[in-house]
Amino acid sequence: MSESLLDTVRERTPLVHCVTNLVATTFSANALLAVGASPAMVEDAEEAAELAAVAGALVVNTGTMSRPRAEGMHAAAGAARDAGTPWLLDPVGVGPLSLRTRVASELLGLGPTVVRGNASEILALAGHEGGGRGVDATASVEAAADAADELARTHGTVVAVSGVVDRVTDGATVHRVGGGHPLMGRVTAMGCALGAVTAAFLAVGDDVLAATLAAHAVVGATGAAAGAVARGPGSFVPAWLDELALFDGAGGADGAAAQALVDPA
Ligand SMILES: Nc1ncnc2c1ncn2[C@@H]1O[C@H](COP(=O)(O)OP(=O)(O)OP(=O)(O)O)[C@@H](O)[C@H]1O
Ligand SMILES: Cc1ncsc1CCO
Ligand SMILES: [Mg+2]
Repeated sequence: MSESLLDTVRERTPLVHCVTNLVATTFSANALLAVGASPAMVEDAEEAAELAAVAGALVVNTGTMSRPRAEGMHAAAGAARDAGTPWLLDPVGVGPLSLRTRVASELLGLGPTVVRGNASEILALAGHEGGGRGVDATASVEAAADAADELARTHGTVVAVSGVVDRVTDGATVHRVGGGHPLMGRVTAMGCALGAVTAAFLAVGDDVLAATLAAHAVVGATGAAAGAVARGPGSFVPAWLDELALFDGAGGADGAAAQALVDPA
């Protein structure tokens, strides 16, 4: 599953349009290039609507909110919906901050293909207590399980909650993805990069749940591999980009390792 979709990403180099935050921009673009996709960070409303209509997939990430960026998010998400472009909402920091919480709730109404966030963000987006105080989670993945399932069912979307073990649901079926490394929580915008990689898989896979799971498994496997060789957060970043780029495809040992992270016994 994961290995063949990764091969397809590399064959097709899908254009992934990101309306993302100031912190995540370069890292997400590098993660997309490493995995084999083609990134474009475009946020002006006029341009974002043009690009979202022709891109392979779109990411909308609320990490550094501003009113002009919010306009770009609405324009991009609306154009993606109209054109049938798959799109992923990453509601960074939603809960404690008002503008992004309003905007994310409006964006949810535009029908994201996938919603991906940490536990506090997913709790807040679903209107539950337990939201964080900034962009990092203060709740556990399992504490957000009901909120994630409810969001998925109400909005007909796949919801992926990241943490030590990621949880992916379409509201009916739940999968967990292990792997990763504690250093991933000490590098900024790691979740944003996971969202970008997930969008690359959405661009080439018709099965949303399978594509989301495959992307999480590849990030889990490459994160574990990078964590094993990194000395700390600084060397983790280049090690992870290298692991993503060098990850073998169909039939390889890396692909099998990623597969083994999904729903381990
Ligand atoms: N302690 C950990 N052990 C294993 N994997 C982890 C750990 N912490 C984070 N990860 C992994 O790191 C990735 C990002 O998850 P995280 O929950 O940290 O995202 P986030 O809070 O949205 O990040 P950001 O908002 O900074 O981009 C996921 O693939 C997750 O599985
Ligand atoms: C640190 C930070 N602040 C706003 S967005 C962001 C990146 C992690 O989401
Ligand atoms: Mg996040």
